[in-house]
Amino acid sequence: MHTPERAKSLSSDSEMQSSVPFAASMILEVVPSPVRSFLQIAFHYLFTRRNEHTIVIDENCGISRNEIFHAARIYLRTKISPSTRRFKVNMTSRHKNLNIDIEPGQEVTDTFENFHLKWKLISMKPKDKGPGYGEKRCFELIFNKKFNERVLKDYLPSVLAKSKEIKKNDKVLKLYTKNGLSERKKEGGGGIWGSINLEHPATFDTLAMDPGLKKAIMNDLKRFVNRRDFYKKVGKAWKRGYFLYGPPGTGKSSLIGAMANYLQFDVYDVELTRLHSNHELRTIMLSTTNRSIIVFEDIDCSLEEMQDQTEDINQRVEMQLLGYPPSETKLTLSGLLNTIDGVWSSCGDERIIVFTANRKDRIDPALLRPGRMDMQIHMSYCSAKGFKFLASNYLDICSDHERFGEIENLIKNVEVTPAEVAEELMRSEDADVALDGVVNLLKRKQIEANKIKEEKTSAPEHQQAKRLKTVCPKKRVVRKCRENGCKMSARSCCSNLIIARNIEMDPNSVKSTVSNLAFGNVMAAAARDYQKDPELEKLHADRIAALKKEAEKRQALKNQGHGDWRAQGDN
Ligand SMILES: Nc1ncnc2c1ncn2[C@@H]1O[C@H](COP(=O)(O)OP(=O)(O)OP(=O)(O)O)[C@@H](O)[C@H]1O
Repeated sequence: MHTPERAKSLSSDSEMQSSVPFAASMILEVVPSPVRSFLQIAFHYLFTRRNEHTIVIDENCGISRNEIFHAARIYLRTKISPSTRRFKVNMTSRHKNLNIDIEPGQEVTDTFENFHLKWKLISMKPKDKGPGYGEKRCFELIFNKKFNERVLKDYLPSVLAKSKEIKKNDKVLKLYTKNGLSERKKEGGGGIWGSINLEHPATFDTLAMDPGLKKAIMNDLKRFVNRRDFYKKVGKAWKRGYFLYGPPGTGKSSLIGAMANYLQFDVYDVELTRLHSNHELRTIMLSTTNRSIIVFEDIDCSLEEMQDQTEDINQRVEMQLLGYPPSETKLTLSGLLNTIDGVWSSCGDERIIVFTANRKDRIDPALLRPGRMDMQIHMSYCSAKGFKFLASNYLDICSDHERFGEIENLIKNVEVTPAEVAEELMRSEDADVALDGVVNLLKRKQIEANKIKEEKTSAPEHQQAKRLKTVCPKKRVVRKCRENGCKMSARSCCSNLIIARNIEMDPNSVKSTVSNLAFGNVMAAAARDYQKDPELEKLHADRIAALKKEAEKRQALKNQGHGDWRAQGDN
C-alpha cells in the first residue's frame, strides 16, 4: 500500500539512499560529504535507475485522443497524496466531489499488488509560442523493469477500468467547441477542442412536444446505446444520425440538451462555417470522444455559406490569373458526407450526429438518406397541447384555467413557437397576467397572419411587389435572381447589385465598396451576370454599359502599371 512516507522517499534525496543495498549505504555513511553526493548519484543509477523502465504516454495519438493518458489523469486524482507539492482543485455546481488534478512537473506514486510505480506529468511548450499554444503533454510511467509485463497486461487495464468507474460516479457533461487546429488548450484536455461544463437545463420532462414522438426518441436513444454487439455483428459503425428541423424557437437546441442529459453524453458543437477544408473537418471529428453527441447546427445556412465560399474561390482563381496570389477553400458537401459515414466515421464508438436546420427543403437529399440521418424529427409550432404543457411547467397550472379555451381556439390558427409562448409565460408569476400576455400575443399574430393572407388574395401584382420590398434586401435580390434563372450565390448576386447601384449613384463610391476585391474582374463578372439575365438586362441596359466602361477603365489603369490602381478615382 502506498504511504505518504514512501511517496516522499521517492521524490527526495533519501530516495536514492534507500534504493541502494545496505553495503553501499554503509559506504555513504563514512565518506566525506562532497564525495557522498557524487557516490549517491552513482549508486542510485547503478542499483535503481539501471533497472527502471519508462513508458511514455502521450496526450494524443497523432490527431486522436490517447485514452490511456486521459484515463490516467482521472485515476491519478485519487492517488494525489500529501507529498504532492502542487495540484489543482475545482468543483462546479454539478460536481458531487472536489475535483483534484495533477499539475505538470509533479510526480505521483502508486502501488499495484506488490510493486511501486511513479507517474510524472510532463508538459512541453515551444519557446516562441504563447501559453497553451502548441503545448504537448505526456505522462512518464516509471517502474522496475521486471514488472514490465504486469504493467502492460494488468496495471494499465486496471487504470482504464478504474477511471471509467470514477467518471461514471462523478460525470459532468462537457460542451466542446473548436479552438482552431494549431491551438491546444490546457484545460479540458480536448486537444483542438476547448470545453466548458454543459449545464443545459433541458430534459425530456421539460420539453413541449408530442408525447408519442418524445417517447419514440427516448426509446430510440436507449436502444442505440444498448446495441454495441448488434452494430458489431452487422458490421456497421456504432453511430446514429438525427436530423432536427423546424423554425427558430421550436426547441431544437433544447432537444439536443435533453438528449445529452438523458444519455449523459458530452456535446461537440461543430461550426462548419469556421472550417476551411475537408481535412480540417476530419481532424476535428477524429479528436472527438466516444459517447458523445456531435452537433452541426443550422446546416441549411452553413451549406449555403460553404457554397458561397466555393464560389468565392472561383472568383479568386480568376483573380489569380490576373496575378493575385492563390488561395483555396476545400470544405465541400461531399467531404462532409464522407466524414459522416465514410471510413472516417468508424473511428470511434457510440457517436450521435445531429444536424439541425430551419427548413428541410433546403437540404441536399444525400445528407438525409437513411444511414446518414436515421431519424428525422420535425419540431413544429406550438399546439394547444404544447401550450398546456408549458403552462403547467412555467406556472404550475395542472388543471384548467378560464383563459385556456380562448387560447386553444386562437393557437389553432396561428404560427407561434414554444419559445414565444414560454417568453410570455415567464413575464409574470401571476397566472392571470401571464395568460393575458399569451392571449395578446396570439391575437397580434392572428392580425399579422390575416394581413398577409389579404395581401396575397387582393391586387396580386401590386401587393406582391409591396411585400417584396418588406422582406430583407438580400432575400429580395436573391429571389429576383433565382426567378430569372441566375445560379450565382446570394453573396455574389448582392455584391453585383451593390456595385451596379453604386455606379448609378456615384462612381467614386464604388472603390470603397469593393476595395478589397480585384476591381476590374468583379466589374466584368457583374456585367456578365446582368447580361445573362434577360429581364435585368432590359431594366439595366445603361448600368451594363457603365459597368463595362468602368471595367475597361480599371483594367487599362492596371495595364499602364499604376501602383494602387484600385484606389484610382474617375478623374
Ligand atoms: N419545445 C419546447 N419545449 C420547451 N421549451 C421550449 C421549446 N422550444 C423552445 N423552448 C424554449 O425556447 C428557448 C429557445 O429554444 P431553442 O433554442 O431550443 O430553439 P431552437 O429551435 O434551437 O432555436 P434556433 O433554431 O434559433 O436555435 C428555450 O430555451 C426554451 O426555453
